[in-house]
Amino acid sequence: MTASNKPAFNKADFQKAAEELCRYGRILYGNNWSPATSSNYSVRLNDDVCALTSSGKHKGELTPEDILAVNMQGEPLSEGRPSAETGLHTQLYRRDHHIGAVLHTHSPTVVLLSQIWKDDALSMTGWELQKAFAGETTHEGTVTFPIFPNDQDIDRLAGQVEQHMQQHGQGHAYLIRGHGVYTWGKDLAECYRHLEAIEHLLGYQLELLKIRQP
Ligand SMILES: CSC[C@@H](O)[C@@H](O)C(=O)COP(=O)(O)O
Ligand SMILES: [Zn+2]
Repeated sequence: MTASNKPAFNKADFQKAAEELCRYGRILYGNNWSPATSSNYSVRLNDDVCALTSSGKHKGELTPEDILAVNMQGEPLSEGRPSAETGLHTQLYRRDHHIGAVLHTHSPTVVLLSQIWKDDALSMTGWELQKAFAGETTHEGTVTFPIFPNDQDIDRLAGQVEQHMQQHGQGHAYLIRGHGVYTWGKDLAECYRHLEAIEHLLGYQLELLKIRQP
């Protein structure tokens, strides 16, 4: 089933984005952040269309045929089954036209920490690597990652994320408990930098929990 609302997009842009998503898939799988077909990745093509991974693909072995164009309502513009979590990508693209790429991954650090962290947000202050996030200029600031309960109803989860962002600001990333992380950036390079920073910052936090264990 393809979309009734079929906005146009540039085919060369799509091809370039598809190849880049495959390249990042190999990197993210190689980092052990996208095991067992988990994760989904996307790039904005224009106001109305993004390129996004198909559902259920091995992320270390993506080919451009595994990438679909979808409209910002999450409907595919060609044959194929888009990611089951498409709605979490399009929620971000709809709310902020500066967002050019979204990465969702399932690394052990993110999944473990999100599972054991009791609060519904994780804030970090005093770490130089906070400056890896666009717009953060000092370790003296605070970066906060909300943690949402996992939910198989993606429309409902996307609604909760949107509501939270309207009340508390967009931030740089959010966690889904026992599941993974979503982060975004103006392009894939910036988005990947954010993801690397999250991995390291959350890794510090996980180590601190071990050290401080009574
Ligand atoms: C293989 S378990 C992970 C999935 O349930 C999901 O969370 C995920 O990240 C990938 O879903 P997908 O539909 O392939 O984009
Ligand atoms: Zn997932």
